[in-house]
Amino acid sequence: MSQSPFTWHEPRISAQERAAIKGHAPAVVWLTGLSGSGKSTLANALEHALHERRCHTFLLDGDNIRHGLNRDLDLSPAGRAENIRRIGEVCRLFADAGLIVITAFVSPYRADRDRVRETVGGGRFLEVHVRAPLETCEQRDPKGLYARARGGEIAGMTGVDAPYEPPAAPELVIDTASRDIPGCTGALLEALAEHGTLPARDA
Ligand SMILES: Nc1ncnc2c1ncn2[C@@H]1O[C@H](COP(=O)(O)OS(=O)(=O)O)[C@@H](OP(=O)(O)O)[C@H]1O
Ligand SMILES: Nc1ncnc2c1ncn2[C@@H]1O[C@H](COP(=O)(O)OP(=O)(O)O)[C@@H](O)[C@H]1O
Repeated sequence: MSQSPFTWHEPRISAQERAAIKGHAPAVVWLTGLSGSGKSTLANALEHALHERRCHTFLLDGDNIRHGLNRDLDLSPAGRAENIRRIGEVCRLFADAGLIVITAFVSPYRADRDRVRETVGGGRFLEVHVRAPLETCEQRDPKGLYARARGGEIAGMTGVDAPYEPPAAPELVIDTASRDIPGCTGALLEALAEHGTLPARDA
């Protein structure tokens, strides 16, 4: 492979210095799970709770990113891998800026998520499996996608005719079928406090 023509420039202000002027540590809270498992709902609830605690947050949501940054990508395994790779790079930039990033992507492949953990680095990545049985997700079907997939209108629907690989060692598993939204949000806040992202009093 030929040598890159680009030179890496180290900024004068480091990521640590940027983080030091905030009341919390930077982190990437990576919510993964089936469509309808509750990722977007919990991402919004968590961002709201953190915002109330005066944390500097940013929310990256699958559907929204696919309208802009990643509008050129499909839902094939290669399209999903590139989707998650780019989002991982964006997460790293936001974490280097000192923010708590919350993401809501199906991200069905373990290898893609592991690559993001490596990209973000520095112990700043918290993988959260937002878990609900497929039957529950299908009953919720907030976008009508499962009905369309069962009707043969959508191919490659995760959980139906495309795989979901659950995390092997996530920082947190949240069962949204057996716990209500405030309970799930509380568990996320506790995990952030335990991880050292938030001062313990803020959980
Ligand atoms: N075939 C298929 N499989 C899964 N999901 C589908 C599919 N087609 C469209 N959608 C909608 O697209 C959202 C998934 O986009 P993501 O960027 O999160 O997917 S991925 O992480 O790259 O796998 C996903 O968002 P959520 O419902 O919020 O999970 C769906 O709304
Ligand atoms: N404990 C819970 N956590 C999150 N969502 C829940 C919970 N219980 C019920 N729901 C409902 O399930 C649906 C999940 O939809 P959504 O958040 O869009 O999922 P996803 O982003 O994973 O596709 C919402 O209608 C939400 O109100």
